[in-house]
This record gives sequence, C-alpha cells and structure tokens, in this order.
Amino acid sequence: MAETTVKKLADVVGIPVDTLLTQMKEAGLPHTDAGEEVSDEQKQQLLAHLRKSHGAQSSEPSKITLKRRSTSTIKTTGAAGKAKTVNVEVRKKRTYVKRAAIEEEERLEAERKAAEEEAARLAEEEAKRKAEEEEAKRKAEEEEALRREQEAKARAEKERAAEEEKASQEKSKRASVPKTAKKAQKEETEEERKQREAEERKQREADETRRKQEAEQRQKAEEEAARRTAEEAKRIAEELEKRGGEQEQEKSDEEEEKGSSIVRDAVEAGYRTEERQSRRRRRKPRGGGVAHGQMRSSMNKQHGFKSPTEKMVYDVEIPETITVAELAQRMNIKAKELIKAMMKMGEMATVNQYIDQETAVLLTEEMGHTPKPVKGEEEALEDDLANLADYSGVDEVPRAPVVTIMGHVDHGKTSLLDHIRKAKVAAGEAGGITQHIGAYHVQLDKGMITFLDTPGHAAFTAMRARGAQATDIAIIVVAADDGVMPQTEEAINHAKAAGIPLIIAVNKIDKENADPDRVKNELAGKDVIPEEWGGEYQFVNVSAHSGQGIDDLLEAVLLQAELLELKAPDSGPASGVVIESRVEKGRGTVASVLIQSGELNVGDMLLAGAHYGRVRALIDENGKQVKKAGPSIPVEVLGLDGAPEAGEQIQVLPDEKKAREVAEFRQDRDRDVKLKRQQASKLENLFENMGSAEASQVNIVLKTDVRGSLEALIGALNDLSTDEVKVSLVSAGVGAINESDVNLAMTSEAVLLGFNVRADSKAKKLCEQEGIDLRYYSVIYELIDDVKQAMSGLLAPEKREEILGVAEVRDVFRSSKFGAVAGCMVVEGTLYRNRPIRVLRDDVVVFEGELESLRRFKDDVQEVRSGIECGIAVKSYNDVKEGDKIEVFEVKEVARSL
Ligand SMILES: Nc1nc2c(ncn2[C@@H]2O[C@H](COP(=O)(O)OP(=O)(O)OP(=O)(O)O)[C@@H](O)[C@H]2O)c(=O)[nH]1
Repeated sequence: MAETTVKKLADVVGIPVDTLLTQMKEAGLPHTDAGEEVSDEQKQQLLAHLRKSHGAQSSEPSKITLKRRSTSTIKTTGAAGKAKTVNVEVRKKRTYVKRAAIEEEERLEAERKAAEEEAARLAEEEAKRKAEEEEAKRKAEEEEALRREQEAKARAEKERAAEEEKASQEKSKRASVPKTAKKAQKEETEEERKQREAEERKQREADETRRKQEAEQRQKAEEEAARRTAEEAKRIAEELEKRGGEQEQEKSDEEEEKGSSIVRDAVEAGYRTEERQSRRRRRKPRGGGVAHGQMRSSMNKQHGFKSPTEKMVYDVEIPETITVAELAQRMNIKAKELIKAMMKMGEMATVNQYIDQETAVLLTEEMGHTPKPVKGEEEALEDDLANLADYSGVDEVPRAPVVTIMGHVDHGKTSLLDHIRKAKVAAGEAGGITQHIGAYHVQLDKGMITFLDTPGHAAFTAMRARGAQATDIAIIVVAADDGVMPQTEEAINHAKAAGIPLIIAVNKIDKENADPDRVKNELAGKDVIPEEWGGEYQFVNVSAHSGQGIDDLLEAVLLQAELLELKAPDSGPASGVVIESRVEKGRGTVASVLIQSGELNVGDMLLAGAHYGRVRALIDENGKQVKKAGPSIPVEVLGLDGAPEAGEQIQVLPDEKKAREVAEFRQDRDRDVKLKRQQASKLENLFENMGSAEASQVNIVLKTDVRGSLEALIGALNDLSTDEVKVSLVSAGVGAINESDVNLAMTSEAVLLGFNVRADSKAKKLCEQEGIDLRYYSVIYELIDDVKQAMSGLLAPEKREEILGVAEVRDVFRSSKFGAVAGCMVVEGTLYRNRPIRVLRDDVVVFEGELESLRRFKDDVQEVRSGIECGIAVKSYNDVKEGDKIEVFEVKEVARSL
C-alpha cells in the first residue's frame, strides 16, 4: 500500500482530520498536521490501537454460516411430450451471528459509551475547577492590588503629612488630584473584571457549540462511512452472486469465501467507523449488506440434475431425418453437447437443424449409444401402394409411345411440336381449340403417338429427378443449317443416360444453307451413328415449316415403338405421372397427368404425390371433358387438394382414408427433405443450372404465394423478352423467400421479387447484409410493369411499399364487439392505427386491409412501438391465428432503379 497523508486517511475513513489526529496521538503516533504522511506500519499501529480501545475481536469469526439442503421432486413434460420426474435440490445458506459476540459487543459498546460520558463529565469538572481556580486567582490578585493600593495610600498619606509639616505655611491645591486618580483606577479594575467574565462565558459557550458541531460531524461521517461500506459489500455480494450462478456449487462457495474476505478487507479498511457499521449490520442481519448478499447468492444457485453414477446406454431410434435437438433428447443429453460432438466431427450445426439418418447414426455411436435407424416407413408405404395397384387378371395391351422432343436453342423444337399438333390434332377436331396441357397425342393410321410438349431437356431432367420415366422415345432436333451444338450433345447424353432410344430429326431442311450430311458427320463423331452407316440411330430430314419429312419422322417413331414392345394394362386402377400442375381461379388445382397403366375415371380417388382428391372432371388436350383416360393418354384432372410437382406419381386408391394417410406422410417427408435441401443447397449447383447469359438480360428470382400466380407471372415475364433484352427467371417458386433465394439472387445478380410473400427473417437479414434488391408486390401488373420499365430503361419514380412495423400474434381472443382480437407483440418498427395492413401466415399474405382497433390495455392508441404488447382487431377479418404476423405498411414514391 502506498503511503498516504493524515488528511487523505481521514477522508477515506470519513472522519474529521482533528478527530483522526487525536486518535493517532492516543495511539502513540507523532502526527500533528493534516499534511503529514502516514506509513503502513503507522496505519497498522493505529488500527491495533483502535481495536484495542474499542474491543475489536480477534480474527476468530463471530458469525456462523449454515447451509441447508432440501430435495424435492417435480413432474414436468419433456420436449417429446413425455412426462418425467425431475429432482430439485434447493441449497440455502444463512449466516447467523453468535449471540455471545453480540452481547460482548454490546457490553463493549456500553463500556465505551460510559467511558465517553465519564470523560465528558471529568472534562466538565476540570473546566469548572479551572474556572474556579481562575476566579480565586483573580480575586487574590484583586485583593493584592487593593492591599498595595492601601499601602501606597498610607505611604502617600504619611509623606503628605510630613510635607504638610515641613511646609505648613504653603497652601496646596493638589490634594484632590491623587484622590480622583485613585478613584478612577478603582472603577477601571471593576469594569475590566466584568468584561473578562463576559468574555470567558462567551468562550465557554463557543467551546460548547464547537463540541456539539464536532459530535454532529462525527456522527454524519460515521453514517456516510456506514452507507459506503454497505454499498460496497452489496456490490461485492452481487458480483459473487453473478459469478456464483454460473459455476459449480463448491467453486462458488470458494468464491463466496473469497468474497467474504474481500468484504472483511473493505470493512477493515474502513477502520473504526466501518467496524461499527459492520457490528451494526451483524446485529441487524436483514438490513442488507454482506449477510443479505451472501444469502441471495447462495439461494440463486442453479439446481443441477444429479448425473447417474453409471452412464446409461440408450437405444436411439433414428428416423430418416431428425433435428439436432430431437436427437439430443433421445440420447438424454443437452443439445449443446451434441453440437460440440458434431463440431469435433467437422460438422457445424444449429439446434433446430435437420440431419440425415447416416449422420445421426454416426453421432449416436460417437456418444456411446446404440443407434436404431427406423427403416422403411416410406418403403413399407410404397410397397403397400404397389400392392394396391393390382393388375392381376388384366391383360396388357400395346400402348402408344410417349415422345419428348429435345435439342439446342432455336433448332425448332416448338415449331416441330406445333406443326405435328396442327397437322394431326387440331385438323381432326371440328372447331376444336387445342390447349396446352403439357402433352398431346396424335392418331395415325399405323398407331398413336403421345408427345410431351414441354420441349427442352430441363423439363425432362426435372421429371427424371423425381424418378419419373415418362418418356419412351426422345427426338433430338438438330438444325441442318447450324449443326451439332452444346445443348444437342447434352440432350443426347440425357436420353442415353435414361436408356431411352433416340431419333435424330434434322430440321430446317428447307433452308438453303441446310447441310444434313454435316449433321450426320458431326453426330457420328459423337457415337451417334446413322442406320445407313451401320449404326442404330434413325436420322430423318424434316422441315417444321414446310412439313417435309414429318410423316417419315412419325413413322420412325412408331417403328421404334414397335421394337420397344410397349404394353400396359388398359383397365384397373390407373397409375401414371404428373406432367405439370397449377392452381386456376374458379377451377382449383389443375393437374396434367399422363396415364401409364390402368384407366382413370371421373370419381376415382386419386393420390398425386403429396396431394389427393376425388377426380371431379377429366379434360383432354382439345378442351373436351372425357369420362376416362387409358394408358399413354394425357389428361387434365380437376379435384386434387393441391398442386403436385411435375414428375410425381399418381395412383388411384380404393378409399380416401388411405389416400389421406399417404399424402400426409409424403407432405411431412417433403418438408423434411426440403429443409435438408435448403441447408445443402450449394451455390455452384444453382449457378450451373442457370446456363449462359451472354445476351443482355434481366435476371429475376421470383417467389409467389400460390402456383397460379407463379404460372401467370412466369408466362408474363417470359413474354417480355425481346431481341435486345432477355428476361431470365433464374429461379421461380412458391413460398416465402428464403436464404437460398437470396444467395441465388446474389450470385446471379438477380433482382428478388416477392409476390404476396415475404422474406423470412434469415433471408431478410442476408438481403440487408449484402444489399440485395428485395421487392414485394401484390398486384401482378405492377410487378410486370416494373420489370418492363427496367428493361426499357424507363425508370420513372415509382410507388414502393415500405413496411413500417410488424407484430406477431401471440394469442387470439374472441370479443363480441370486434370479433377476433389478436394479442400481439410488436417485433419490428412501429404499428400505426391508420395505415394499411396485411396478415401473413408463414410469411405468405393471407389478408390485406386495415385495422379495426389498436389498443394498449383498454386504451385506443394511434401507434405502438417495437417490444410492446398490444391488442389488434383487423377489420372484416376474423380468421387471424396464433403465429400470424400483422404488418403495417405505407406506399412511398421513390426514384426507381432495378
Ligand atoms: N426455315 C425454317 N425455320 C424454322 C424451322 N423450324 C423452326 N424454324 C425457325 O427457327 C426459329 C426457332 O424455332 P423454335 O421452334 O422456336 O425453336 P426452339 O428450339 O423451340 O427454340 P427455343 O424454344 O428457344 O429453345 C423460329 O424462328 C422458327 O420459325 C424450319 O423447319 N425451317
């Protein structure tokens, strides 16, 4: 400790310098001035003196601390919903002060007081005695003075008589003078005495006042020091409590012990006054300070589960996907531990992340438990379905080949499909309006052919990705004037990979610069050898414009089909594949399906991927309602409860119960798989699928609320493409905008457009971080118009929505006045009573309108800020649910840039 001065020490201790100096003097220290330095030894000497004089106890503790431990059990519900019993151990710690110590202290205090009183009494007596002595002295002096005066007087009298005798004849006038002088002298002495007495009285009074003031000051200083000590002790106790809550009991006890010593140090450092305070505190254990702090800190200890002495080994059931939290729970460990274990294995994961079965099995083994992978609920279900599609007893009959046309951009796929359709379909239908249902079939003299009319291998591969083998034969279109191009090769590779026979249609044969031999040569170089050259591939020269060679092409297809000996049962429950689907206003879900075996009838219970429904109507490619559809026939189905994905299997089931069961199972599975895929989505893969973007183009990532709006927007956006600027939909889908959408937009420099959907919180954050342009729309026209404007460079100021605040619905009450009232928490921005609002469910807009009321407690309010609860009633909307979000927005005019 550094040396200090008397003044500083007095400040620290909180007593007047004079008092401290007196104490120091009593302790035998030489200090007399506030500026003098006090060494550590001197401090110790002072402390020892003070302890001695005030009866401070030795280091023996005068208090005892008792710890009480009680154990009880509570029943709770685990994350899996199972009831479980939890042992709760409560540890309490109380500090009691020894009675004897208190009594001793009280005795000492009383003694001290008595000593002080005695001292005061003695001091008073002394003062009195001194005053009396002084008075006596003064009186003696007065008497002496009087005696001397009288002597002088007598002497003077004598002298005067002698003089008078000597000069009896002389008359003297001076006789009166000494008399007057003497009289004046006597009067003066009397006055002086009175004055002195008054002064002395005054002095005594002043002394008394000063003593009182000093006592008051001392009292104040003591109180101040006591308060400071209490604060300090409280702070230390709180600190200990904080630390203690996070640490083991034993460790925490140690800390407390340490803390107590810190408190002791602090108390000691406060010397006498703080010792007094400490005593006072001990006498009043409930009065805050150390005892209180300690009690709180030990009471706040977290109870811990007693870990079993022997490690339990569990059989852990592992489904195909499982969250980290769920897996941890099944192993009876904390998710944190599991995440740690995963990190050691080089996997980063969050609590709610889904992991696949394989990883989960590894982890379970790693944690020392026995993994029990749950196998084949899905397999069992699919087996079940296969058994239901029972065609035993039904003869297989030849069926029409299903053909896909693939090839490089602009080589004439669409023209070819159109030509065949016009020539072979529409012509046969009186006034028939052909419509696009994703496929059509042509009836020829020699047989029937079904064409899938979504050209390009993207659709083909998308279907294959779902395990659907809808195509029997692939026609590869190669423009005779252009030759083999990258996508020609790709298409050939895809067809070969799928094991599908292919026929080469050398198109644009009508063109002057057509060179079909060049095509043959180039393809032969790629192992596609023409028949006439001894290979196995049929080459047919055609012109989609003039129709030349088209019949030959169709014949080649039929010939190929014959070789394939395509057959299928034409009755029994239908099964097949979804070609495409959408949701149409007024019609509901419209799914184009291709029947592969059996017969689909109106009224059948149809399972389509993760959706199901009773077939309400069947419509063929000419827009005509039909009652049934057999193998290789494409048909539109109305009546499903949702839009299945292209490539999903369809199957007729005997009853709705089974259909529902399977559909629900698949929905759950799809959700899991989707989650997994989102996490695993690799930017490079997404990027690969985008293709080359050499032309000037506007890249768009689009998300919509329903498939219907998605289709409409895709169509409209694609139509915007011009020779100069292409609209490229990098990705388009249904549902909230998620992180992978943002990532995709980022890497492809695309704008992110949400139609009646919102970005989820992670996506929103990423957009903010990366500065991605994220736009929300609720009117198709506005979205299209914005893109159009951007393409033509006419970026006029636009109206843009700004979301002002978002509230989460925590609870819903029914009110007779307002209907449904949502108890909400404002989680973002501010809610305003009079601005337009939307209700979002899973980040998809389900209602748009305005508020009926906005309340805080019982009061109507105009706005509610983030972090505050409020009650909301939405005008004309009573369907608000817990978990919904209510967003308040406003439309602003801003400078446009896309
Ligand atoms: N002269 C001539 N032009 C053709 C023929 N077939 C197609 N075209 C033209 O070639 C261009 C591309 O034809 P599409 O049918 O759109 O080609 P596509 O392969 O479907 O093109 P994408 O859909 O962009 O992949 C169009 O301008 C057609 O008019 C043909 O047999 N002769």
